[in-house]
Amino acid sequence: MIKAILTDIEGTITRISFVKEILFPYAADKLPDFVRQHAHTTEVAAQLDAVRAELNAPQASLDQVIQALLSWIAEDKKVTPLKQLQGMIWQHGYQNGDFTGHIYPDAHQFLSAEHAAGTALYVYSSGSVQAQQLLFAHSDYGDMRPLFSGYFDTRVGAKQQPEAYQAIASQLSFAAHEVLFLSDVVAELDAAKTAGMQTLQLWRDGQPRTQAHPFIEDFSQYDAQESR
Ligand SMILES: CSCCC(=O)C(=O)COP(=O)(O)O
Ligand SMILES: [Mg+2]
Repeated sequence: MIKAILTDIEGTITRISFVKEILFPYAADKLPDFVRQHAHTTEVAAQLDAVRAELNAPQASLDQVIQALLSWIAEDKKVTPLKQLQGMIWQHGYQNGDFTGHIYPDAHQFLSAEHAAGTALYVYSSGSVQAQQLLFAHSDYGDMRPLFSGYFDTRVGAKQQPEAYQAIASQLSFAAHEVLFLSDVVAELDAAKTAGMQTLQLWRDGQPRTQAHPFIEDFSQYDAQESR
């Protein structure tokens, strides 16, 4: 029986092109000025130090740090300080109304129905918790944050490592086997399954498919009766 759902964002409930063609270019465009203007603040300075640690270059200049961050965006590297900085940068975009958070219509309907049925909903994304909350606060369907009971990002671990899912399960008041993890990425589903969670792959956005996990093409195919 499923008591809680842990969902990925990009490729699962949100279109990949929204992240790759809107959010990432916006962050790349604004990042150099944002970092230079905020480098002295505690919050940003901590992330810049984390970038230097990741580069194993404690003396790296601000320009070198910025170049590293831009190349990580281009390569879609899920490096925690980059993801934290992106969240801070996207805040301005959402608040200015430059974009709203894309949510598939079937995902909005599914999440609303599961919440109404009493299933606890959690999010686990490589995007920072701040970025997740911004997307839901400024979603195409208005503020969706009341649907969610908690948020996890790469600070709990990488999404392809079973230990991350074990850490999440230990923070929830549910056994791992009572949690259903939703994702479009096979390696993430494999890791969640190893940690004892139930899994369901979303087959959309042209992502590689497997039959090693149950799958649906969109949430209209989700069988709520079977899981309750
Ligand atoms: C929280 S919206 C931005 C998503 C993001 O930055 C990202 O890297 C997507 O990762 P996900 O784990 O949601 O596939
Ligand atoms: Mg995904």
